[in-house]
Formats: sequence, structure tokens, C-alpha cells
Amino acid sequence: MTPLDQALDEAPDQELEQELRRERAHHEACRAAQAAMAEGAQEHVVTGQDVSASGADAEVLGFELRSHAKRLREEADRPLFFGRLDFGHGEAAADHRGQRYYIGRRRITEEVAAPPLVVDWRAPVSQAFYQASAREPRGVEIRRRFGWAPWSSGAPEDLTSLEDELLTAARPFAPDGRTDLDGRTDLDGRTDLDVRPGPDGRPDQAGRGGAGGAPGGILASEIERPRVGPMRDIAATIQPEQDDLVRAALDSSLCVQGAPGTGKTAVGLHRAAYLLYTYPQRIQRAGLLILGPNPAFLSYIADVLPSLGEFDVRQSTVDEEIGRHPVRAVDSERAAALKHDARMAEVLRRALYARVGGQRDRPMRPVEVADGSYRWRVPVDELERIVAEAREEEPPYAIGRERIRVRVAEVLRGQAERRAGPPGGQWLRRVQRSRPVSAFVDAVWPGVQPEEVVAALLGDAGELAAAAAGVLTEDEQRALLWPKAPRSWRSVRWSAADLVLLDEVAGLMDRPEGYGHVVVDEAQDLSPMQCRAIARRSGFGSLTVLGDLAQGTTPWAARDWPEHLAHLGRPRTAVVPLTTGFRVPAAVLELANRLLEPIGAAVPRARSLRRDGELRVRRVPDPAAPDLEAATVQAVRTALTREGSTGVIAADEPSASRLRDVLGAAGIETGTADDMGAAARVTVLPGTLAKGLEYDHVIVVEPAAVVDAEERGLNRLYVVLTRAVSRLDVLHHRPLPAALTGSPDQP
Ligand SMILES: Nc1ncnc2c1ncn2[C@@H]1O[C@H](COP(=O)(O)OP(=O)(O)OP(=O)(O)O)[C@@H](O)[C@H]1O
Repeated sequence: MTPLDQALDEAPDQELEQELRRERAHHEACRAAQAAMAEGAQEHVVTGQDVSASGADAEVLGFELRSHAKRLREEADRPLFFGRLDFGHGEAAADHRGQRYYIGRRRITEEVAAPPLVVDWRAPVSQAFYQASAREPRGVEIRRRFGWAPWSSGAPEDLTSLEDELLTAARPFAPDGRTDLDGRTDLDGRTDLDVRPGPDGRPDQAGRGGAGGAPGGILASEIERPRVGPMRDIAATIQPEQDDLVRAALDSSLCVQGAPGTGKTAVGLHRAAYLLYTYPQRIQRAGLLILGPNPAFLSYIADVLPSLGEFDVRQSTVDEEIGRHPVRAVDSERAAALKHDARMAEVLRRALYARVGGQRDRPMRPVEVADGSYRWRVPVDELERIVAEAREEEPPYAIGRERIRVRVAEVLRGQAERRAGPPGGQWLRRVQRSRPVSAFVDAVWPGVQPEEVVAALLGDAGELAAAAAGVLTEDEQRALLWPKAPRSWRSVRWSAADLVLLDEVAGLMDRPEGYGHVVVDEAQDLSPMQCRAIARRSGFGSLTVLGDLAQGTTPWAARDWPEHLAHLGRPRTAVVPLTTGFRVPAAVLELANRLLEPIGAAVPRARSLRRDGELRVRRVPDPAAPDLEAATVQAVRTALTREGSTGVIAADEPSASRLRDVLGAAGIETGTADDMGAAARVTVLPGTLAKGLEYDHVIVVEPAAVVDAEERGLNRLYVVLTRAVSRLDVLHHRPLPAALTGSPDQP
């Protein structure tokens, strides 16, 4: 029994009604304050435009204030809080003794200096809302959760229920955890509901790891609500072990190994919002980047941060980040795998630095600079020393060039100084840029483009052999070589994997400006070379790495975290498991978990919080359907009789588009994975795009074809089967993959 059920059981209805009325009144007050805040922001827009110093300033300031005002207005009809904390009077309550706080997505105040009507969920005091338990109440007497009628933009919010957990009891609980304590609480004379500690009378239900037990009523209905459209935030129901990750300090990098549906993506996004709130200066200066696997996934998660009040976060894919050129060529599987191999980093480094020192057939000559009636001269042995030293220091390539220039000029300055006293800064700059010095720099440390280096390497067997000696076998070198050298590096048609190589070389030349924090989702799928590209972009910042080794589907997917984290430049990062599943119902998870052994990934299994799911496995033809297409139409029609979204997942794009046609012919409107905004309730997608997404009802068509479609087909099937929130239909004509039926209790 949930606390609310219990409360309803024992508290007279009118008492609950009265309490709801009081809370609605508080919400009205918050609403009014929020409207005033929005109005204030609007006034700032006007004054901001008037007072700013220049036209350009006015434009920037005006834009920012306008967007802030607009955001506040847009949030106007959303419930403004989801929780409440009533602190007790004991020592543990510290500064919050006797205080009551409402917790919401945004801070709301009547005036700047007044205590807030609603505290931001990310504020330090709000942490108790997520972490306090009967075992460790953190000074909290009552934690209240609010249940709102499903909210949709434009409709007024409606508070329909509330649920209290009594964390500090007046008398000790009985040894079996049950108690007949009344727990009557009277805070400020405002709360007079009879509430008993925890569901089942168990005081520690809300204890740490509470997510492993049966969730309470409001949490359960949040987890089990039907899904429609894009992903939503979980600020109201973050679980303690998720909260630990969300609130980890900015300086520490994290790696989360989490089974499907354990909330990795949700944790990553809420962590981003937390960091922006907690370290505004550091993060806003350096920026925060969220990396996802593909545009369909990015459009699925796009609304979460804005709904938490954060609009200025870059959400992108690795391919987009390193996309210096459009992709206009396709590699063989072998060549692509080699280009993504970590050994390429060394080959490229050698290829670039092979240019340093000048050409062997052209001996070095002294550098001579004319200066009025003088002629200054740097002899060859000195020049050789300068180049050797700079090379040994291994600076980024572009900096190496400047170092040579400065040091040669320095020798010349010494000579001039001995003759005529210290020359000025202008003299030095002129010498540094003089033609003989520049010609020397160009000869011994030539300026190059990354494209030039990569094209020369892949287009010339001799150059590749020199750079890859002892690193790649001859056979591997042959697989990498282009069939014919391009006429110029400017005309090369680059493949996706070539862009990774170009980024590596660009990174050797200049360190890219890094982000303050990068959240990397589906990180198991990155290649070592992609990991290096991310490491370069987070040099002085930290990383949140989210993934699941069992869901690795690329040819280069990670098989263990420590090695992968080393490629990401964070070798000693702790790997934290998440195992409580919030998406996939137990019956479905049990089926999917059968794949874990044949997949061979050493990962902890998920335990589902959901008991409500349905799983149907149907072999076609059967009396009701002559083939898979007819069975799919039937399954979709049944799915449409229920609430929520439906995803039809086929092995590849040709089969998905055929199913789209068949469903269209049957009068069923369908959408594709990347049009989140579309009205269609049915999405048809290939297995390759299913990663990270979820649908209430999933229909998997021909699992054996999913397995056959690619090298890591079993991993792909594991991903595909774990997309279902409530119901999974498996339709097959071919026998099911043995890995699924292997266990005695066949589906
Ligand atoms: N604490 C929570 N309260 C309510 N819902 C939650 C909670 N944690 C996760 N969820 C929901 O569970 C679902 C799965 O979460 P999410 O997509 O973040 O999992 P994931 O680990 O990234 O899954 P996958 O590996 O399959 O991509 C989402 O709908 C998310 O909103």
C-alpha cells in the first residue's frame, strides 16, 4: 500500500481535500510570483535596450533578456513544484530547522531578497529530497511528493494527489520495521493529515537503494506513464544512486556502465543541468557538450535540458564535431576498422613530424639577415641545435614552427645587442618575419594542412611504409592505401573514417579549445580514434561517460572500460554500475537478458522495477496472418487501441521502408525515427537507429534478420528488444535466434 493509499484509508477524505486545497493555494501564489518574474524580465528587455552602451551590446543584451523573458512565459502553465521538504527541529536539520521548502524545476521568488517560494531542484538544500531516508533522514521530517494530472502545454495544471513519507518518527519503529505509530505531524499548524511511515509500514522503503524495492505511488505512475513524443526530464523522481552521479563534482570524470533503461541518458542530461547551475562561471566560459550517437537520438533528447531551464548547451554527434568536410566516399570494412584503430595515432604523428628537419637532399644553409650596414648570420650547427631541441620538446606542430622562428631571431638579436646595444621590440618582430628567417622555418618545419598530410600518407605507398614501419603490417598498409593517388589533396573525396584521421592531425597541429565538460552517451560504440577526438576537446575539463558494453554494435565497440577510458584520456576514472531498470518490464528484460551470455559482455544485469509489461512471441504464418507484413499490420492495429507510442523495428532500412508502405496502404500513418515533432503515433525504424530510443509498444519484425544484418547482430538484437516500455511483440517467420530460445522456459 502506498503512503497515499494509507493516508486515504485513515485520514478522512475532507482532510486530504483540505490539504490539497492548501497546496493549490500555495501553487497559486507561486504562479503569481512567477508571472511577476516574467513581467520583470520583460521590463529588463526594454531598459536593457535603452541603457546599453553600443548598438551591438544592445542587440546581444536585448536578445538574451528577450529569450529569458520568453522562457519564463513559456513555462507559465507548467506545475511549478513537485516536492516539499519539512525539516524538523533537531541538530541534523542544521540551518534548515523548522523550515519548509517546495522543490521545483526553477527557483521562484516574490522578490530577490525574500526566501524563495520554490527552490531549484539543483540547490544544495534540495539534495535531501532525493537522498533522505528513514535510516538517514538528514533532518527531514516529512518528504511530500505531488501528483499532477498529465500536463500538456496550454492546459492549466491540476494537483490531484500528494504522498507523504515520514522520515523521522517520534517513537522507535518496531523491530520488524512495522509500526502502529500515528506519525501525526503538525508543522506550523498547517499539516494535519495522518500519515504513516512508508508504504507497508516499512520505515525504510524510501531508504538508500529504495529504487530496488517497489516504487511508491507517484513514482510508480511516473515510471509507468505512457510515453509520447520526446524524452522528458525526471527531476521529480531522480533516485538516490542516480542523484549521486548527477551531483558529482565538476572536477571528477565519471563512467556509468548501465543496462538498458537504467537512466544513463537521463542521468547525463540532469548532470549537465546540475553542473550549469552549480558552476555557472566555469561551465559557461568553457561550454558544455552533449554527444549522442545520431541525429534521431539527439532529437529524442532535445527537450530535456530546455525543460530544466537550460537552453545553451551544444548537443551533437562526434561525426558532426569532427566534420571538416562532407562525407563523399565509403571505405571497405577493413580500411574503416584500421583507420579507427588506435595505432593510426602513431602513424599519423610520424607522418606529420617526418616533415620536420628539411629535405635530406638539400643541406641546411646558414640564415643571413641584412640590417642596414650589418649582416647577421646564424651558422648551420646552431640551426641544427635549434631544430633538434624544438623537435625533442614535442610541441603542437604549429607551435613548433613559431618556436623555431623565435629562437633563430633570438640568436640574431644577441649578435645585434653585442654590437649596438639592445634592439627594440619592433626590430625583433621585423627580424622574425624577415624573408630569410621565414624561408628557413618553411624549409625545416613546413606549414601544412591536415588534408595534405593524410592525402600524402594514404596516396603514397612509400610515405605510408615509412610512417607505419613496425606499427602496421604490410597487409594492413595495402588495405589502407588508396587505389590511386589523388591529383591534389584539395580534390580528395573523404570518407567518414578519413575525417577521424584529419581531426587527429589537426589536433597534433593545434590543441582545440576544449569544453568545460563533455557528456558522452552510448560511449561503448566509439572507436579509439573517436575517443581521442573527444579527449582533445575536453583537455582541461571533465567527462561523463555513459554506456553499456552489451549494447556495443560498431566493429570497434569497447570490450572493457579501462582501455576505453584511457583512449578518452581518463585512464583512472571510476566505473559505476546502474542496474535498476526504469523502462523495460521484467518479462521483456528476462527475454533480452538471455542474449547476455552469447554476447559475452561482462556486465551486471538489470533488474526491472516494472512488473506490468506484456510479451508476445508470434510465429507467422498462423491462422490469422499469412505473412509477416500482415501480422505487422495486425499488431500495429492492436497497439493503437492502447495509449502511448508504437515502434516497429525491422532489420534494416529497406525492410523498414517496405513496412512503412504496407502500413500506409492499410491506412496507418507512420513516421521515421528522427521526426519527433510529427503527429504519427507509429514510428517504423531499422534496428540501426533504435539505440537510446523507447516506445510504449515495440513490434520487432524477424529477429533472425536483425542478427544476420551485421557482425554484432546479437548486440543489436539486445538493443532492439530493450526499447519497450510496456509491451513487446516479437513477430517471426524464420526460427528465433538460438540464443533467445536456449533456456528451458522458451517463450
Ligand atoms: N528516476 C527515474 N524516474 C522516472 N523515470 C526514470 C528514472 N530514471 C530513468 N527513467 C526513465 O527510464 C527510461 C530509460 O531511461 P534512459 O533512456 O535514460 O536509460 P538508458 O540507461 O540511457 O537506456 P539505454 O541504454 O537503453 O539507452 C526513460 O524513459 C527515463 O525517463
